Formats: sequence, structure tokens, C-alpha cells
Amino acid sequence: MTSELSVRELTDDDFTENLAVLVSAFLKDPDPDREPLLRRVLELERHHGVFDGAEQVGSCGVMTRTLTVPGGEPRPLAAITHVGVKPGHRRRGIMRMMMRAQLHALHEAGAEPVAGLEASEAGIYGRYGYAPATEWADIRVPRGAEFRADVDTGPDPVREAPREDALPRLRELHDRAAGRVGWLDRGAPVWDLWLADTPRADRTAYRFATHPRGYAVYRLLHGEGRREARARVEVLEIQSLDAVAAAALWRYLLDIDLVSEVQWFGAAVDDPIRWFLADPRRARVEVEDALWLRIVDLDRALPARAYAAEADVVFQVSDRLCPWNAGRWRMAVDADGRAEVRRTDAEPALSLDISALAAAYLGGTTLTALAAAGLVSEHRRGSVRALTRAFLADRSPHCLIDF
Ligand SMILES: CC(=O)SCCNC(=O)CCNC(=O)[C@H](O)C(C)(C)COP(=O)(O)OP(=O)(O)OC[C@H]1O[C@@H](n2cnc3c(N)ncnc32)[C@H](O)[C@@H]1OP(=O)(O)O
Repeated sequence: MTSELSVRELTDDDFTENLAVLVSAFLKDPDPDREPLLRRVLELERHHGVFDGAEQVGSCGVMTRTLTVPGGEPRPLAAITHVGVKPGHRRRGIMRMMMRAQLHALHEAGAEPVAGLEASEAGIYGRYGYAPATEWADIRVPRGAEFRADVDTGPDPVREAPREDALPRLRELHDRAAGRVGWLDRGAPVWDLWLADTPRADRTAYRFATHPRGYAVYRLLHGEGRREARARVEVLEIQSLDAVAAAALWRYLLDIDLVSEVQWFGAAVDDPIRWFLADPRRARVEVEDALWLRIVDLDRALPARAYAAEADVVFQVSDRLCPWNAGRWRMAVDADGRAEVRRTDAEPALSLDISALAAAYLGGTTLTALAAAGLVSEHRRGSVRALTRAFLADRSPHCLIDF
């Protein structure tokens, strides 16, 4: 059976069949309203498909995006999307074929040195060298929760704006907030897909709350009961350029009448709401993996970010899927945070898998934490600490994955 399988790059002509693979893989119904939006966002020529004879049975794609790295620069990111295998063809190695073809193609083309994705299930991608590099917080705060008395919500009002009026303002504010590590650039087609709204009886359309230095996109989920405050605010996104705007927007959402609570699944783990609240426990918080990264080309990826401390460390890397990364590397970081990464024959001070570098890449996970989990081995005392300090970032990275 496996001998009939072949993998190739897709073309625009494969679009309809590709969507059928994904609809079936993700247990969805076809959604004709969404198809034109997807067509504008997906880059079919950057997809790999697996075929059983003439039938497309597997898909995985790349979208051309940027990711803000420590130092504040947007760097090329291969945003991996639409990974799926038809249910009747699972567990025959089709995904493995696609992952291999995709990563090798990126390397051979000298394309993006880092790939990133949102994992539908967290057990899937570690084996391919991916690791969680950012986390999300699912934050729930009851309506009316009080702020500390000294929280400044400023004089500027938060206003509801109709969608068409709000969108240009949202785009401008989003781009101004884009210096945050973990951020993805968001072009017009991605915005359209991100804010696509399918009418449903149990919720309102997206609403847009705007402030001169921020915005919130949210909707109301209807509850049962005729009189009680049963609706819930579901936040898609809150962006703010400063603490006053963040406080004003949270206050606005928390004071909407007829609502029981505000929930944002996708907040930064260091979102200021817990610091605004007089009683921080009123915010219930659960944290989950968000953006998973894969270092495709170590020698190009590591120098692409800035580092927080000088270091000079030799490490041994294992990488079964992308053997060009495996071996001994010397990483020297100068006083300005610039790294030079070269092959070496010197004795390694520590050993780690390529996935550990992905986890640490944005500064969201420390190498010391990975060492405590047995994922980094130290051969020279102090080397893990030295490299950890270099990899630190100022804030928790945050990625509102929109693909
Ligand atoms: C970025 C994104 O798009 S994330 C979305 C991923 N897609 C989905 O979740 C859609 C539904 N699922 C699917 O389409 C398929 O089950 C896929 C794509 C996850 C896996 O495809 P398959 O062709 O069955 O995987 P394949 O046979 O190549 O398995 C490779 C390995 O992954 C493992 N694996 C596959 N699926 C899963 C899973 N859901 N959870 C944990 N491990 C898994 C296999 O056991 C195998 O392990 P091994 O290397 O130790 O032998």
C-alpha cells in the first residue's frame, strides 16, 4: 500500500481537492463562505501533498510570514498550516513524509530558517523537532471585578465602532504594537480570515471597542435564562500601546451590562489584568502551549535574534530529521548581543536536541528549565546558566496565532 504513495508540491489547480482533504481531516463541513478567504491566504505552491495514485490524501503548507524575535526585528517565518491526512490513510507515515519533504525543501531553497505552527494536538510535533516557544493564557474574570484604586484608566473613552470604521484603526494600532516578541505580521488577507464571522444563533457578531491607543475585538455568547446576567464576553484580541489603554479596555469589557464574565483564550501569560485587579485571584488563569517553533537552519536562525548577555559556548546538537543541524557548534555572543555561530571540533560544554533551541528561541522557556527536565545535558559546569542568560527576553513572548 505504502509503495503507491507519492509526495509533490501542489499548484493552484489542486486547491479544491486540497480543501476536501482538510475538511475531512479536521472533521468539518465544507464552508463555501470561507473558501475565497482561504484562497487568498493560502499559498498552494508552498504546499506539499501526498497522493495515493491520483487521489490527494495528505496536505501540509507553508505561508510566508514574519515573526518578531528578541531585539524587536521581524524575521522570516515559515508558518506551517493545513496539515492533515484523510482519516482512511492515517498511521501509514504520510505525515512523516510531508514533514520531511517540507523541512528539506525549506533548507534546500535557503528559505525561512525557522518554521512555526499551532499544534492541534500537543503530542504530534515534538518528534519533528518542534517545541512550544510561546504560551497562551486562558483568562476568565467575573463582570465588575474591581481594579486597584490607583489603576489609571485615563481620560479617553472607549467607544464601540462599526466594523468598517474600526478596521483601518485596528490595522494601524496592530502594526504599531508589533514590536512584541512572538508577534506575526498580519497582511490584509490574514485580517479578513481572522475576523471572518459566521452568523450563529448562540453568539453575536464581532464587536469593536476602540481607544486612541488600543482596541478590543470581542463577541457576546448568549446564555440561557430570561433575566439573569447570562451572556459572556469572549475576547478575540486586546491590543494596547500602553498601560492606561490596556486598563481602559479591560475596564470597559468588565463593565458591560447583562454579562457574567469576560474570557480571553489567547492572552499573553503576563497580561496586565492580574496586576490591575484589587484581588488578583478573581482572574482564573490556565496556561497552554501556543506557537511551536522548529529551527530549520541553526546557523542562520540563531544569529537572526539579539541576545541578552555575552556568551561563548560550544554545544552538541542532535537532529535526526534535519542532519545539517547536527554536530558541534560554537556560539559567541558579543557585548551588543550579536551572535556568531560556527561549526567547531572543540569539546562541547553541553548537549541538546534541536527542539530545545526552538523552545528557548524567543526567550519564553529557559534552558535551565529544559535542563531540569533532562532535555539539556551539561558537561561543563556553568555553561547552561551562561547560555540561559544569553537567551533571555525582556517579556514573555506572545503570539496570537492567526493561521
Ligand atoms: C499546523 C497544523 O495544521 S496542526 C493540525 C494537525 N492535523 C490534525 O490534527 C488533523 C487530524 N489529524 C490528522 O490529519 C493526522 O492524524 C495527522 C496529520 C496528525 C497525522 O498523520 P498520519 O499520516 O497519521 O501520521 P504518521 O503516520 O506519519 O505518524 C507519524 C508519527 O506521528 C504519530 N502521530 C500521528 N498522529 C498523532 C496524534 N494525533 N497524536 C500523537 N501522535 C500522533 C504517529 O503515531 C507516528 O509516530 P512515530 O513516529 O512514533 O511512529
